[in-house]
Amino acid sequence: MWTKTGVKPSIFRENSDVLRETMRNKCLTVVGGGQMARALLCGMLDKGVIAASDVRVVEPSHSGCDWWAKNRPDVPVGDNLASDVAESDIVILAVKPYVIPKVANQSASFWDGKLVISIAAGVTLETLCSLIGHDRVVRVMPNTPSLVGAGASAFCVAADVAADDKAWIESSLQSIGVVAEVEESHMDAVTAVSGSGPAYVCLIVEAMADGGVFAGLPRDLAMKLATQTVLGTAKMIAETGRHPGELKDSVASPGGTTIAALRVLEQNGLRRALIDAVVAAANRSRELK
Ligand SMILES: NC(=O)C1=CN([C@@H]2O[C@H](COP(=O)(O)OP(=O)(O)OC[C@H]3O[C@@H](n4cnc5c(N)ncnc54)[C@H](OP(=O)(O)O)[C@@H]3O)[C@@H](O)[C@H]2O)C=CC1
Ligand SMILES: O=C(O)[C@@H]1CCC=N1
Repeated sequence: MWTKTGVKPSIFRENSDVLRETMRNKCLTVVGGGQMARALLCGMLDKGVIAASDVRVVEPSHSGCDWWAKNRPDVPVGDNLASDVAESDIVILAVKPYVIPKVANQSASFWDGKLVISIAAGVTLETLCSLIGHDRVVRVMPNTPSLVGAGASAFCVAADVAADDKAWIESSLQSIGVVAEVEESHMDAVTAVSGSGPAYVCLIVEAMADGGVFAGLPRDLAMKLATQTVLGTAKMIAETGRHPGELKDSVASPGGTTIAALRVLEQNGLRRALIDAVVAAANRSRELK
């Protein structure tokens, strides 16, 4: 049933107030109210691009429901998949990859007329379309910084996704960060770089702060400095468009502190470890099919 659409990768685009118009009058159900659903939905609600009254979350666990009741009591949360889906225009599947077949494999007309979006790592459009029973299906790989409007998402679409559907996806993801449309063959690599990436960066911030503590700083100050350094450096790379290697060189004075540190990082294989980590994540994403 599924056919490849042959899309060309798009360039990253900035948020746009105009595109938010496409969000209006759509009812959205999010199936699975865990970490990524929270980041996506809370980011979109905080940005005001969708109203809590137009959203439902399907979440079976008590702890999951408690989180929503405590943090976003305005969002209706329940466990009746069928009735929430029936009332929706768009459904986001935000469950673990191995739960996708259980949720998606429903009776014949269950998904009729619904735009179905999966954020599950590794689960292909072909699998999704065959479970859903139609080809109006999108695969998105978001990331957790969506929670604070600084996400990085990529998506690919199956054959029957209309221009309006794509506009909705793009505008909603743009409201919480940057977005690119990609060929499906790139989704494993996307998952490895930006989907899993926040974990690598958190590890780096934590380790930099640990180093600061070892060197005598109070923990809170070390964490604040490490966090702002990562944030500021990422902003500088994004806003100046200068190559990170050039910006790295601009910090390293001859015979200075930075080059002493860079030598240790190279000796310990940081660069290689990060490359290997991304490759391992991409391989794991391929295995999840
Ligand atoms: N976390 C991340 O950074 C990212 C995750 N993703 C993808 O997002 C998806 C969700 O990941 P994540 O949010 O981390 O996972 P979580 O475990 O935090 O969230 C999944 C939620 O779905 C619930 N759930 C389980 N079964 C059902 C069901 N039948 N119907 C409805 N809800 C159900 C789970 O409840 P319970 O706990 O009781 O099982 C849980 O609350 C995954 O497929 C992952 O690949 C994509 C990008 C980034
Ligand atoms: O670890 C995972 O499988 C998910 C996908 C990307 C980020 N978290």
